[in-house]
Amino acid sequence: MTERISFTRYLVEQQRDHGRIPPQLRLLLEVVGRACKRIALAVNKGDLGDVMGTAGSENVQGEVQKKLDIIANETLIEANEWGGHLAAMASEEMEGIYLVPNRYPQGEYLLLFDPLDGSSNIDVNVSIGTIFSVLKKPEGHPGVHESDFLQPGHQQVAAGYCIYGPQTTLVLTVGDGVAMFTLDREQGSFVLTRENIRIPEDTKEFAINMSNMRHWDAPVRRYIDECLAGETGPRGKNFNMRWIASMVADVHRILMRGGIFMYPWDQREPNKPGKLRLMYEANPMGWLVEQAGGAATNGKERILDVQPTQLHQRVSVILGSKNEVERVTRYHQEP
Ligand SMILES: O=P(O)(O)OC[C@H]1O[C@](O)(COP(=O)(O)O)[C@@H](O)[C@@H]1O
Ligand SMILES: [Mg+2]
Ligand SMILES: [Mg+2]
Repeated sequence: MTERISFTRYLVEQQRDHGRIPPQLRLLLEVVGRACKRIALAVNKGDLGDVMGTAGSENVQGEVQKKLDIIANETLIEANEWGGHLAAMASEEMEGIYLVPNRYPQGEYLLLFDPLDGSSNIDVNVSIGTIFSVLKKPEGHPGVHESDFLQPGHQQVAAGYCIYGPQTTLVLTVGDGVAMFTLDREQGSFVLTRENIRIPEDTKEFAINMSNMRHWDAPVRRYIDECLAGETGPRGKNFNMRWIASMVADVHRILMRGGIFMYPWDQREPNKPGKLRLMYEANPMGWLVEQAGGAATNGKERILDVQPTQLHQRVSVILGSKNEVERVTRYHQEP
């Protein structure tokens, strides 16, 4: 029988044997993993628990909050404020940053998260997830300010997500490839099930919300038109389409078998760069995809190089199989 490596042991080995992560970061990631297990339990209760439906409130971005958005947010805050060894947190569901109270151990890391991604899928029993990103607090001043969070994605020290689907799977990078852990419910622990995940450079599968087609910009329309033209078109091959409407689930599929995911700028809200959030969605997913050999851009530049100016900043997202992402990015640069 092959040896089972738990998430905790994997992290200990990354710290002790490979020196890849400092002890505080290891503890932080363990706590995030524990919080995800608790969120998974809440998700699984469905109609048997008080977890479905809307909460009757709106988040800072004016979106209706689901009960699970709030439960997941509180679970991550509670777990990390006393056990996470961090300085502060920021969440898609909270307007400002959350400082770890003085009575709890203080640390040097900043944790950012989309506590529940794919909210529209909660009530219909389709895969949803938690996305997280870890940054180091800049040195040189006491306390933590919102501006400390405004670091480009290439400065992340860890990133990952947990998908609550047919299996509950935690996916992590600390900058040395992508590892995947499946939750063993009988043991109550995440077990390492895949390492060094690689995204094929080419693909015949795209993911985009086609209902927005009439609002897209010319380069995105050109790319999708060419895919739709199939074998007899300029690409000379047939493409398949998938759109789960949970970024975690769409990105998970791409990590497993390749593909391209796009949520581009469109004319519905021309003043917003895109729908997805740079700090909680695009940066962690962009880094995971790059670490698996894929690419992630906003059509103009690498997502990880975008300099954030606001915590809740939006961004256009094109990520996945390298050659396809490069093609769409090139279309944005051609006249
Ligand atoms: O419903 P749309 O416009 O297709 O948007 C789907 C996208 O919105 C999101 O659900 C946004 O995430 P939240 O659920 O965290 O707000 C993404 O996960 C997904 O890719
Ligand atoms: Mg989301
Ligand atoms: Mg969310």
